[in-house]
Amino acid sequence: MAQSTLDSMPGASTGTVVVTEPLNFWGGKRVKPRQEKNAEPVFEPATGRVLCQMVPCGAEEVDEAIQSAYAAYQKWSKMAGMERARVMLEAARIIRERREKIAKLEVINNGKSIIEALVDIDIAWQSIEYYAGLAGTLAGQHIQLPGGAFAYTRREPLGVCVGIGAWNYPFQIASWKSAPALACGNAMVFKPSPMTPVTAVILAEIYKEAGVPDGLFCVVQGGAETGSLLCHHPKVAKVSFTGSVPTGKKVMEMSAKSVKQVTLELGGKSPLIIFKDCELENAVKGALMANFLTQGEVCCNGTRVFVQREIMPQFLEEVVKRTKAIPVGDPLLESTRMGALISKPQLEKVLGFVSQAKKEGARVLCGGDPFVPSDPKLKGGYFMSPCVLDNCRDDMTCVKEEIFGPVMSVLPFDTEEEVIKRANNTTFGLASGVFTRDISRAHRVAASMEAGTCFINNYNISPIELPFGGYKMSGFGRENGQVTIEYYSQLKTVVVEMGDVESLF
Ligand SMILES: NC(=O)C1=CN([C@@H]2O[C@H](COP(=O)(O)OP(=O)(O)OC[C@H]3O[C@@H](n4cnc5c(N)ncnc54)[C@H](O)[C@@H]3O)[C@@H](O)[C@H]2O)C=CC1
Ligand SMILES: C[N+](C)(C)CCCC(=O)O
Repeated sequence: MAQSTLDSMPGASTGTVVVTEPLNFWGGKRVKPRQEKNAEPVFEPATGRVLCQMVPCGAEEVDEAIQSAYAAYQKWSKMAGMERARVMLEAARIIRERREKIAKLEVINNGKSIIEALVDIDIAWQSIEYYAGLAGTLAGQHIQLPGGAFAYTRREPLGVCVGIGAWNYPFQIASWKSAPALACGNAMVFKPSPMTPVTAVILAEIYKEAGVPDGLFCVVQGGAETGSLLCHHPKVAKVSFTGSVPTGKKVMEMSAKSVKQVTLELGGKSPLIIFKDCELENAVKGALMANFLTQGEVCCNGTRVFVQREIMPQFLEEVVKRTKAIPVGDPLLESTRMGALISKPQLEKVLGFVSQAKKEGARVLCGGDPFVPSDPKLKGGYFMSPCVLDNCRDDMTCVKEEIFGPVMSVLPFDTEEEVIKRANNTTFGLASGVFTRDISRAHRVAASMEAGTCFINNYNISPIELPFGGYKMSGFGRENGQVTIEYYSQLKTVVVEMGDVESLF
């Protein structure tokens, strides 16, 4: 296959797709890179084959995209919320109609299983549909003042917002950021991760087809340099970032120079606490959901699994049995439940965490090795077997650092008081979870978690209606839910005098 338009996707299989079309988008169309220098190969994780070239945008291209977004913002922000809603609902409908093709392309670029990618695409259109619903509800307040004077507030957009994405949920992150931004009347320039450049531009085409003004959602390709051009640009009002803590800090620092608003969705090392009175089978399923989605490359994963000592043997037996049974392999097969990690360096990094854990005294109960599927086309893929580590202590590297791979660390505990302290003993605070049948305990533990989300008797479900974001070094600001409107809009107070001015001078 020479080209990978969405139309050629239905027949696509692992190892066949090459993307040659330009991956930038502004002014209402795909834009070719100005020069091919600094092009980086993008790999198909399942095969290790080159999928396309990512050519980073330079200062002039970034400026062109931002100017085009600004022009679109001038039109879009003057439309009524209900008018914007109609366009957004059409975009959501188109995504829903093309979900299989988009999911396939996402799999080929990211390596996750098709079964998960389909869910990601569904969450993406749901996000656009949800914020379309809110667009018409944006309103201010009317406040009476003495002597017939009054004031009112207007909820206004910020202007051109920048979205910077990670590689684990490429299309979904682009949607989670653009949907609330657009609903509020902003424009967005989005930079995907240089490792997953191919699906954001599909979203841009769909918005265009749905009827947004040209330039409203732009895509610029690139890595750190392009990202920093975006964060420094004077016409940008806000940066919403998803990625690692060190890069998040840099984004905040750069944005501070021109006092841009910032939303940071950063990493985590979330605790999942399993009490002995839990429904064990559900707790085991929850632990798997908390650790093995998208090859473990999920920011809110519950990677520190605290299990009450009395049920540790049963828990381990069951969790290991099920982990060993996870079908790893061709991510485009419906039967596959774990695909390939994003890159060779990421695979090596994760395997390095497993060897370090062994050195520090952890016991590998299963997995943690490179995995070579029998299918010859997958020989160069970045696969590993999902891993469960036992004998872990709080001071081990595998328990303290975000691994971003399929590695679960299991830790015993005795009392509720003890486990709460240990669970919170981290600089991260993205998510947490608790399995118990005692409802008082469940809510007590949820209230004590220093984390932006606490799942009770489940893990890693993400309905779009629910605010998502971090405490502590996992970031601030929220995505999803009604509250995100506040992060993409600003309030103007208009004060109206009806009488004479009482001047002190
Ligand atoms: N918690 C999370 O959601 C994520 C965590 N990670 C962790 O971070 C590690 C490194 O992965 P990366 O993809 O390199 O993460 P990263 O945080 O460096 O990259 C995220 C995004 O930021 C951009 N970026 C990088 N440097 C920038 C800068 N100076 N200014 C503006 N934008 C910049 C990247 O191009 C990418 O689009 C992974 O191994 C993983 O452990 C990675 C992705 C997501
Ligand atoms: C969809 N969900 C909850 C599994 C993960 C979303 C957060 C992320 O970008 O890692």
